Amino acid sequence: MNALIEAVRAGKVNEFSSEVIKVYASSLTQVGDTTLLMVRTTEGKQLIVVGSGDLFDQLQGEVVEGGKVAPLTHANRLVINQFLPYTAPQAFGTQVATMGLGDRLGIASPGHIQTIRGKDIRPVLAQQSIRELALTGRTYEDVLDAAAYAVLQEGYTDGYGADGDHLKKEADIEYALRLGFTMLTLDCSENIDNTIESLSEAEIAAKYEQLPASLRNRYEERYLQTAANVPGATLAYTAEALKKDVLIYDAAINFMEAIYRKYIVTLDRAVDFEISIDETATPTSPEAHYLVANELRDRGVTIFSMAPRFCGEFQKGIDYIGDIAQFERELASHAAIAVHFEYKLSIHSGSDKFSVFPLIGQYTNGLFHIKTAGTNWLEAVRVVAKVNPTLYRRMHQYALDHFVEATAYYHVTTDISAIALLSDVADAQLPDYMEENNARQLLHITYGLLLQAKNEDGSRTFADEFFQTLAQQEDTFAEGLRHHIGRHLELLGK
Ligand SMILES: O=C(O)[C@@H](O)[C@H](O)[C@H](O)C(=O)CO
Repeated sequence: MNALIEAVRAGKVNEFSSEVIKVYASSLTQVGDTTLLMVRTTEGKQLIVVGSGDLFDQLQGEVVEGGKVAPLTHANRLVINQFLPYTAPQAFGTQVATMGLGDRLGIASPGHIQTIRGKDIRPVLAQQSIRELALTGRTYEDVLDAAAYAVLQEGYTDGYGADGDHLKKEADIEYALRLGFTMLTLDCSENIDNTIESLSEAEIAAKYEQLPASLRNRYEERYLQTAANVPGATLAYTAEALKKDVLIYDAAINFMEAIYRKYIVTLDRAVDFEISIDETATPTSPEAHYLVANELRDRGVTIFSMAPRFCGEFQKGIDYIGDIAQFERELASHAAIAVHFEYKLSIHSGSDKFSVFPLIGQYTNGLFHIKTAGTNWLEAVRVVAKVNPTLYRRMHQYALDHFVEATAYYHVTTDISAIALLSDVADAQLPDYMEENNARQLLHITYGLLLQAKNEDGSRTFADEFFQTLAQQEDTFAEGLRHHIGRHLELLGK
């Protein structure tokens, strides 16, 4: 370590590698007789490896005088996981607050670690949905590699999670679990029957009567003849509401149980199992939340967290839309139900919900899971708007031209006509777009189209210049995340 430290201090680390642009001092790590240090060179981030021993031998890289230069490859990440367990993801369980910090770019986690380090909450750094992978062209291997190298770079040893988010298909569940993901968010939206909401009371009754008598009797006995007793929750079942909830959620509950028995119970390691019923047209009433939770417990299904679809709108990248008084009333019951069944309430589309963060921190007693992703992408876009106006203008215009296409993936109520005309905005004011809801949603939901856009010659329309800009502005991006995600945590009471 001394030789390496001396070389770093003397600015002679170039002896180990091509032109070194930046040294990540927090990454300096000793494992036996091997010393690691992450640097950024003209070829990007690399590991300087000096010394000897199994870790030195197993890391693949170019042997140079005095050591080895190892690229941040998937194979090297697996070796590092083996020798430095804190660089592999872990499950957290229900007794600590956790925050999903979805990083669609693979470069945000260092800023996330700098933000969350030392706080009473743990990061799920490797959180991506299959939808995000499809839109960005990344893999779950990429997601885990980026998170693990960020942990090494920042010397963060408090632990992080990896969430296979919004998984609907068994093949995707198997994929995430095979790679070692430590959180599984089961998206039940395709098993929830939203059509029930549009039926009349008579149509609901007739449909309900078609269910097996044994099933109807069981539900009626458990929810009409037995009072739900959850301290802090206001629950009032009516026969009509019960019939509707049974028709909406019964198939989804069977799906939850089936996946739990096939994939969670059989694991030889801890996995945080989250139930997501948030991405549906039907808001989750507290009574419906209780019904789902009670059925799961009755069937022996243990969960880490539940994500209901709250009243109002939790849209992407903007603050809560709706009646905050009603939200508070229902949140009190949702939180009480989660406490009663010993899991955490999960807040999806948690980005930028500043007006309700204090309520969430209050009613969950600071024990929650909250998910963000798009807002981290928008902080990167903000950096581009600040330092590369030409690129921002090209991206903004492309987003406008392809917005309708992007609405197939996300529910938003964006008013494109309310967005200031690009030609009317001076370069210095371009970052202001990130303060305006409609512009935020425009750039938010078009991330995949922007990152995967190609020119006629096959070159990437924006991505290469985008990532080059962010690499040059690494500290600006990290500072933007510290500020923006820091505001999230502060209002959540962390
Ligand atoms: O965009 C996605 O698919 C995810 O980021 C998803 O929205 C996630 O579950 C979330 O709620 C992030 O705020």
